[in-house]
Amino acid sequence: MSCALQLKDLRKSFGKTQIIRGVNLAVQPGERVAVIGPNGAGKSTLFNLISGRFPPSSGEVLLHGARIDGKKPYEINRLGLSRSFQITNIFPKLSVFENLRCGVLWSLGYRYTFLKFLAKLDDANARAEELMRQIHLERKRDVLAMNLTYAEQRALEIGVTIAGGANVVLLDEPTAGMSRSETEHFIDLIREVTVGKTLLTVEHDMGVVFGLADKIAVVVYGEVLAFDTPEAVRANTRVQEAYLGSSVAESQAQGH
Ligand SMILES: Nc1ncnc2c1ncn2[C@@H]1O[C@H](COP(=O)(O)OP(=O)(O)OP(=O)(O)O)[C@@H](O)[C@H]1O
Repeated sequence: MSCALQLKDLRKSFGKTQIIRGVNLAVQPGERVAVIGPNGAGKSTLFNLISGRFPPSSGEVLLHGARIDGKKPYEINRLGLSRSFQITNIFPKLSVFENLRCGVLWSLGYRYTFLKFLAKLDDANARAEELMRQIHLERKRDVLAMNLTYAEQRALEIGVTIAGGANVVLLDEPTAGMSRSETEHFIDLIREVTVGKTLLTVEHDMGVVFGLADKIAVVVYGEVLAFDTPEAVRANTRVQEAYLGSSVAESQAQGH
């Protein structure tokens, strides 16, 4: 069976600076992977390369064994890889239900004529209702997105991200800005809505990382320093040194 997602010697330079420096990663179907690393290590850039926002300078990205590097984000999305952003990507003046239905309809694509599109509306409505239950927002069905709490908005964003039925989902700091109790609740939600899917998440909160991930990829200076189970990563001395190094550097920069 092919990997859900595979990166082969992936590299990216901005100008003369190499930011991603030969990343290899093989993610199995159904695995939940947290990508961690110090600020500026290249985690978001890696997500941008996978989701097609930037083309790699060299190397390959394979989705279920087929090359996707060089494709446009919407093409990659239609092939089953969906990404949510740190920046909320929901429509503030549409209701919860309308946002979800937009996500579903958009994923149906432009290959349908208008009449076929209309015929699909019933399916889209049913799918939007189902998504709403999954993200536990049925009681907020007709509330405008802008009037939801922050945590509810992030739940809606995940609903929109998975609306098209993607089986590989990339979440960029899904719990950023949440309280501890909201975060715990949210980990359960992410777990529920990604059952059977492959998940990659960039995360700074170690509680989330260890609560959610089957495997952790540690990215330092554009390279994968370790890719292993949470227990093995926690015990890895190279990882401990890299983090210790960066925290010492940070405290020196702050003059401590
Ligand atoms: N479009 C770009 N042009 C030039 N440099 C960029 C670009 N995008 C990112 N970089 C640089 O690449 C490096 C890695 O950035 P990236 O955002 O991928 O790191 P990160 O690990 O996600 O950091 P953080 O945890 O702070 O979000 C940084 O030095 C950043 O300034």
